[in-house]
Order: sequence, then structure tokens, then C-alpha cells
Amino acid sequence: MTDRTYTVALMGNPNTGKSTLFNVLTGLRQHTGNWPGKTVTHAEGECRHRGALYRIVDLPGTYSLYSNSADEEVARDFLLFQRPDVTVVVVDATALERNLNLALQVLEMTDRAIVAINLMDEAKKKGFHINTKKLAAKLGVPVVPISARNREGIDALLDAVDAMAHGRIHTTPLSIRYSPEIERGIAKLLPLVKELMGDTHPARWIALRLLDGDASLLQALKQPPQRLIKEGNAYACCGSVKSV
Ligand SMILES: Nc1nc2c(ncn2[C@@H]2O[C@H](COP(=O)(O)OP(=O)(O)OP(=O)(O)O)[C@@H](O)[C@H]2O)c(=O)[nH]1
Ligand SMILES: [Mg+2]
Repeated sequence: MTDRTYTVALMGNPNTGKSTLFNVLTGLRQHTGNWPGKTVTHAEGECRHRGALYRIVDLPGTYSLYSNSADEEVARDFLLFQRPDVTVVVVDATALERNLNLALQVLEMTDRAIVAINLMDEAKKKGFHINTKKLAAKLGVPVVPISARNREGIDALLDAVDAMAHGRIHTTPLSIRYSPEIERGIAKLLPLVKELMGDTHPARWIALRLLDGDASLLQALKQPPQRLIKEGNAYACCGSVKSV
């Protein structure tokens, strides 16, 4: 038994079943629908597993973590400034290739991630076979097949969350190598980013975003981190849904 509450963020493309999983985990009933981009607020709830308490945060569906939309900024800022203990990337088993794009972006930002492959029931119906072991070995993080709607694989997912939150899992997230030109830019920026930001932020990812001229990120980073953390906390609204 531990007094600490661990924060678990649910991320993923729109319509991958994040809110369905959130409802299963928390027992709350966040309304879900089958059209994309529906969750424009984020919801929080609690979940207990093996004596530990988890704060589950259901983030809006996003295709990337760049600054293309308010939703993407909300998801990005949560990862960057709230630094969840575990990030569960919920991917659609029937559209793995497209969905893994976001998973790879998450892995650039955190090594505390689990990939939950949802809609396994649909994938099975379609005759898809997903080699989760091989995928986990490639991605360097745990991969857990689930069917949130049928409540399948939930215990296995929570066991992985539990192991990660308590530091029993060592991950080696796949790191994308870019063109020599970009890698040179990253190498130049890295020492500066580390000097200014310390170890609290994913330096390589920030360097990459800076190279991409991500103005919104620059704006977010210009503020004192303490203030950002406070602002992030202002999102919090345990057990209910709050606009951000
Ligand atoms: N077949 C099947 N459908 C599922 C499963 N999980 C969720 N769904 C359905 O997928 C649709 C989208 O689910 P949501 O939970 O709203 O998805 P979301 O990721 O929260 O969507 P956004 O908030 O819009 O990003 C709903 O119709 C769910 O019932 C599953 O395991 N199997
Ligand atoms: Mg949702």
C-alpha cells in the first residue's frame, strides 16, 4: 500500500477508445461517441489497482503533438509540464500503421509509456494478427492488447501500469533518427536546451521542435516552468469533466 497517487495519461488518435477505456478504469461515465475529435475537454477520475491509487486523465484525441490545434497543445503540454508517471497510448488495432505515428512521437517525449492496442475484437473479426511481443521489442516499451468495450485485457494493462509506475519496468523507447542535417542541428541545440531546461524536459524532443520553428512551444517554454505546472494543475478536477 502506498500513499502516493500516480498520474496516468490516456493519449491517442481521435476515436481509438480512450474515453471508453477511461470509463472502464474509473467507473465514470464520460459520454462517448463514434465520431472523431469529440473529446475537446479532458476528464479525470481515479482507479485503484493492487492497493495503489491512480489518477487517470483522458486527453483529447490528437494525430500529432505539434502545435496544429488547441487539442494537440493540451495533450502536448500535459505530457511536457505535468509529466505523468505513465502515458498509455491507445491505438486502434485496425489502423496500426497510422496510429503508431503518434505513439512514436510520444516515445520521443517520454520513456514512461505503454502502448495499448485497442479494438482487438475488431482486428480479430477482420482476420488481423498482431504480434504484440515483436512490436514491444521494436518500440522498446510494453504493448498490451485490449478491447476496452468488452473489458478485455484491462487487468494486464493495469499490471503494466503498476509495474511502470513503481519503477519495475526498464524501457528503451525507439528513437527516430532523422537526416544528417537535422541530427546535426539537434546536436548543436542539445547542450543549450539542457543548460536552460535542466533534466526535467525531453531535451532531444524540444531541440527537434525548435528546429521545426514551433512558435507555440517556444511561447509555452518562455513562461517560468513553475507557473506552467500551476496552470497545468488548474486543469485538474478530480472525478469530473472540465473544459481547458
Ligand atoms: N469494437 C470496439 N469498439 C470500441 C472499443 N473501444 C471503443 N470502441 C468504440 O469506439 C468508438 C470511439 O470510442 P471513444 O471512447 O469515444 O474514443 P475516443 O478515443 O475517446 O475518441 P475521441 O475523444 O474523439 O478522441 C465508440 O463507438 C466506442 O464504443 C473496443 O474495444 N472495441
Ligand atoms: Mg474521448
